[in-house]
Amino acid sequence: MSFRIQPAAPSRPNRCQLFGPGSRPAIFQKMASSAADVINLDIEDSVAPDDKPAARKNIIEAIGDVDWGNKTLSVRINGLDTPYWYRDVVDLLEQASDRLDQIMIPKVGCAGDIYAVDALVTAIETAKGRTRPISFEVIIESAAGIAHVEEIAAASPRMQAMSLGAADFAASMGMQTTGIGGTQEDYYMIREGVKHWSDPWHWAQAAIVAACRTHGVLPVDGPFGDFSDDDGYIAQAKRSATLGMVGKWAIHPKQVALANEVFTPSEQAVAEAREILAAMAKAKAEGAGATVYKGRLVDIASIKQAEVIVKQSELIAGA
Ligand SMILES: CC(=O)SCCNC(=O)CCNC(=O)[C@H](O)C(C)(C)COP(=O)(O)OP(=O)(O)OC[C@H]1O[C@@H](n2cnc3c(N)ncnc32)[C@H](O)[C@@H]1OP(=O)(O)O
Ligand SMILES: O=CC(=O)O
Ligand SMILES: [Mg+2]
Repeated sequence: MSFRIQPAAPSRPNRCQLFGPGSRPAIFQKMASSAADVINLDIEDSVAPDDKPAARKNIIEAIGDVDWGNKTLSVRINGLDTPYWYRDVVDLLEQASDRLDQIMIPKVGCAGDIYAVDALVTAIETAKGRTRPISFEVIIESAAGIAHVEEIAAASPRMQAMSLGAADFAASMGMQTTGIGGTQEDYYMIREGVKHWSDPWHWAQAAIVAACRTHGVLPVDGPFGDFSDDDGYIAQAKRSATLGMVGKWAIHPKQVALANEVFTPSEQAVAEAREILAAMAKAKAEGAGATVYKGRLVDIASIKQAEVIVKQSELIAGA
């Protein structure tokens, strides 16, 4: 480890973030009753421009009126390139109850975007005497966002989570697709006449995970648009989990169970991790730094790997 110790990410479950448009208050109670760890009420791209004032009002009322249980409650505000975002922040911070946990800032392009929202939020919190500080999550969904991903992760102590937004990201990058996440038909290699599909989201996800882990932020995979394709969603989520992401969005309630399943370490994985910890404790007692577990090397790094799985499982069990 470098002299600078890697900070821990917030210790709360974030396996699934369920989204719903603020212009559709009839689904708020259903969202609250879901098994998602995080709720994202949206004033941004799922809400038509003319509906934004009403959506904002619906959300402010629902933050206080609906029982959100122990879920993390987040509102996605509009981007800093729009005329809506300051009103989103002002009305939410001035009028919503203290039950609001987090603001999601979309389409961030640099640390200055976070600085601007932080300054406004801080001023309103102070003026209104709000006792629970609002945390931030952001979406990396532009060329500028991925180019500046590390400074964005480090931009504010309010930062808790960062998601990859595949739809806007694809548009900003000029990618030839209208799909939101998942396998892209034309992203393949060919060998002896057989196609092998690769993952066009992989590099951006890995950059997000590295930036997040460097600065103690939760890395999250964003939307998977084809909600009729459970297998595709699971495959994408498994790749994200393997890369170090802690959860994925659900843009339809049927995706919540899929995310929770993938991002909850299986009993078998936890049992194996505990066996590795026991094998290493035995090795240490015998004065060894490495040993053999099921025919493979385990050493001191294996303790840290096993602890990732055990801690994630304990976090979820204790939530
Ligand atoms: C690229 C991005 O930015 S993604 C993030 C922004 N996008 C969003 O927030 C979109 C969120 N999702 C939705 O708005 C909707 O799920 C849609 C439009 C995709 C589909 O809506 P519907 O056509 O109503 O879906 P469907 O008929 O399958 O709904 C089944 C049930 O789930 C409910 N439901 C639908 N969406 C949601 C939701 N997001 N949360 C909770 N419940 C929901 C419906 O009310 C319905 O309930 P019922 O059985 O009691 O009648
Ligand atoms: O906001 C999400 C996206 O994919 O775009
Ligand atoms: Mg987007």
